[in-house]
Amino acid sequence: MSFFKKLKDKFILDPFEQDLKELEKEQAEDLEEQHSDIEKTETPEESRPAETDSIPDDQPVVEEETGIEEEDTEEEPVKQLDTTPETKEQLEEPEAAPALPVEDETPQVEEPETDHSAREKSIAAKFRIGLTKTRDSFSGRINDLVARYRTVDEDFFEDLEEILISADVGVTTVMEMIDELEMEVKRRNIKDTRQVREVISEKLVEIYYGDDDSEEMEELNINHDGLSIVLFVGVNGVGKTTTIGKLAHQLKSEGKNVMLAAGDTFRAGAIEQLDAWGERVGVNVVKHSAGSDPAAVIFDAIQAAKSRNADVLLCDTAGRLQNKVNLMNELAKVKRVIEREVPTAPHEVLLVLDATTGQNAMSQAKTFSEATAVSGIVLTKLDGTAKGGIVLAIRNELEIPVKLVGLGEKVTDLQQFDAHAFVYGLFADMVEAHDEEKEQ
Ligand SMILES: Nc1nc2c(ncn2[C@@H]2O[C@H](COP(=O)(O)OP(=O)(O)OP(=O)(O)O)[C@@H](O)[C@H]2O)c(=O)[nH]1
Repeated sequence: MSFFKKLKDKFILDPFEQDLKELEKEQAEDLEEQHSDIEKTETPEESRPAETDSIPDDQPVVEEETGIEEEDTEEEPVKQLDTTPETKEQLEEPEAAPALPVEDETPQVEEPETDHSAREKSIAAKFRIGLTKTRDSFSGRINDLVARYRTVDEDFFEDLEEILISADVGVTTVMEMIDELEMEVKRRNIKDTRQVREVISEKLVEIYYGDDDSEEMEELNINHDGLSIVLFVGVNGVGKTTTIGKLAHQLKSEGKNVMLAAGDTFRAGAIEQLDAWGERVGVNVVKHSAGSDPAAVIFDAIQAAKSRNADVLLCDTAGRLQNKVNLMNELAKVKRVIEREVPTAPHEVLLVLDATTGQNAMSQAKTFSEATAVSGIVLTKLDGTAKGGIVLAIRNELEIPVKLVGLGEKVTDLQQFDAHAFVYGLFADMVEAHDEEKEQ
């Protein structure tokens, strides 16, 4: 079976599914409207429950317990935690029962598969929409190239190389890709340039996964018993806070008890921004006053998360790249505190990068990887760039998996990365136009 056919079967909805999808979309929009109506009717006092210091009295004092060398003990940190159940949450979900999977006694074989397939298709649809800019530019240029060269030759590969480089795939990755393509085209005895498009899409997936055949690597390491701690790092403005908010929403809707830690105490407004997200998605935020020690915030957040049996704690941090030494010291200190409090943590250190910054994102990735062990990348604003090829450069040149991608500004626009769905997003028009009858 050809690769495009595989993608088509996996990701494209048949007309019946399409109707169902439309219906679901309408229902979701209705819900969103109701939600914004609720937001509009709330007064600030109503929407913001009284802040209380929920850290139990018997809890160790932060400064003593964090073992932090450079104390600023003069000022008592303002420890705030929203302990009152979220008013909005109660309004939206009066029964607020976590959506934990209920064991069904009757074994069901077909249904989970259908659910899984529908889920895959809806994820692919998001990639398709989110990658519109890249697809228009990338596959548009490939189509022009194919029209210009009817038969495969050296010049064809040279021009293809240029297209890949300008899509931010990265020079090293492009070289590797072109070598592989040339070999594959020879091996399959392909002469017609139209057939090369499919080989390109196949190779993009292969290059992404590399020798590591496990396509599970994009999954976040948070699905185990006990508290999972995820540390977010990255420079300001890349979409860190938005990503934390979106992920909190996603995890909460999966039935997880999520908390946030406002560890970016450096930038004015960062705490309020995270707090607003906490309120929006209905999760608690642990915060101190601006300028206080981030390690102390994270320490308090871990204690609060433990005492409330939280499943996941998402920790924001400041991203001062200007001074690498400070950045390293700060991150090292935060990590020390986490490791001491939960020896298996942090379960993920996610570096957030803005896809629209292209090669600059690559240099940020290098700097942060030197400062701390980054376990995965969150690539935001993929919808805002025509150069989505950066995904491959990051994976291939830095050997860090892209775990999540931001495909838009909506709370639901954060997706777990999937190289097949990504490639489908790049070649959707060709995949959809793929004709099995003509398949040889
Ligand atoms: N189009 C698009 N916009 C995004 C995406 N992710 C984040 N943004 C926008 O990017 C802008 C910056 O996001 P923030 O979350 O404030 O960035 P930040 O990294 O937290 O910034 P600091 O708080 O300064 O560290 C906001 O306007 C977000 O709505 C995405 O995937 N797509």
